[in-house]
Amino acid sequence: MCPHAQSGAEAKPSAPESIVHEEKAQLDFSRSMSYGDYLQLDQVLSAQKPLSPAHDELLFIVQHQTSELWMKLMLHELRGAIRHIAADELAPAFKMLARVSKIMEQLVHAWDVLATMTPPEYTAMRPYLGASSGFQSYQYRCIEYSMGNKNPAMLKPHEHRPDLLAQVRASFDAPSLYDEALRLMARRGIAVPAEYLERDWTQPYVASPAVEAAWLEVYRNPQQHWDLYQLGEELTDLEDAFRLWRFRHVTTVERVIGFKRGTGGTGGVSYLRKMLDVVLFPEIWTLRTAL
Ligand code: HEM
Ligand SMILES: N[C@@H](CC(=O)c1ccccc1NC=O)C(=O)O
Repeated sequence: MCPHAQSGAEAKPSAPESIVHEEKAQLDFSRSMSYGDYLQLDQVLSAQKPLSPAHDELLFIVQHQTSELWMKLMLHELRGAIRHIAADELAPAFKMLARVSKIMEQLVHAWDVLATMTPPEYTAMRPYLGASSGFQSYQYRCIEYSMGNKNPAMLKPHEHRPDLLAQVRASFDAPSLYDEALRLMARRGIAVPAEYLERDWTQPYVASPAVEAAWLEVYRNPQQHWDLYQLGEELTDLEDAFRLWRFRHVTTVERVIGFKRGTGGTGGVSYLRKMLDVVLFPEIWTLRTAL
């Protein structure tokens, strides 16, 4: 007997259609906003336009479009976190940074779906990609710049789109998340060299023993600097997740195209392996040896 069956007048199970009526679900959307209206699903779901006859191209498009949507949210949270740190509002900044790390973890797991595509399946659609490549993702470049990986050469692919270039340049010109973290430490009375507090933010970050000493002060006395200690660990979570994303990218690329050159013009796997050496928040890692 069905465990949900009831006795007496209520014993008869409702038919699926009557459940909808009993629950009083709204069914007429001729005069009110529906789910699809609110989410602009006509636009979102008509933006998948495969160029090849290959079955797997839809996977490739959906994988990239969803990644770009998550990157949009990541940038929103990252910029919010940077603003809050600059305003000494650490509680909301922590909330946003934790979300950025979780999104990055989500993107790490997303590689599992793309990795179901075999080399012959990808080869069938690859010629249709032309010279397009993730290398030209402007949101990805904004994320890298906001996290402090400042390479001016990465502005160039956006020169044909002044509207996008302006967005990427704004992230390039502004202090990064890590720059703002160091400025916060200085405001809290921790010794950070003056050249880290006001500088040309477009220059790549250069690691320094003095900045490591500043973080060591925090990590050796967590009770006195609890929120800076928490900030240090949130930065660690974020870089950890970012490293995993880069690693899954290069591994997926190797299993799908081997050592072919990239459509974006780089050596492919050789280029992506070099990117594994990027360290965003160097002293956060080096300080651990001294503890
Ligand atoms: C089969 C799938 C994929 C292949 C074969 C692939 C291949 C490559 C290659 C070879 C590069 C180096 C640039 C070039 O010369 O083209 C690259 C860069 C890049 N790809 Fe992918 N990729 C794949 C999936 C993805 C996905 C799902 C994303 C997520 C949005 C992505 C984002 C990027 C980004 C952001 C870069 C620039 C990385 C940097 O400059 O550090 N790729 N990809
Ligand atoms: N660089 C890839 C092409 C590629 O992956 C791609 C092409 C167009 C849109 C997104 C892409 N994904 C990430 O680089 C390749 O060499 O096959």
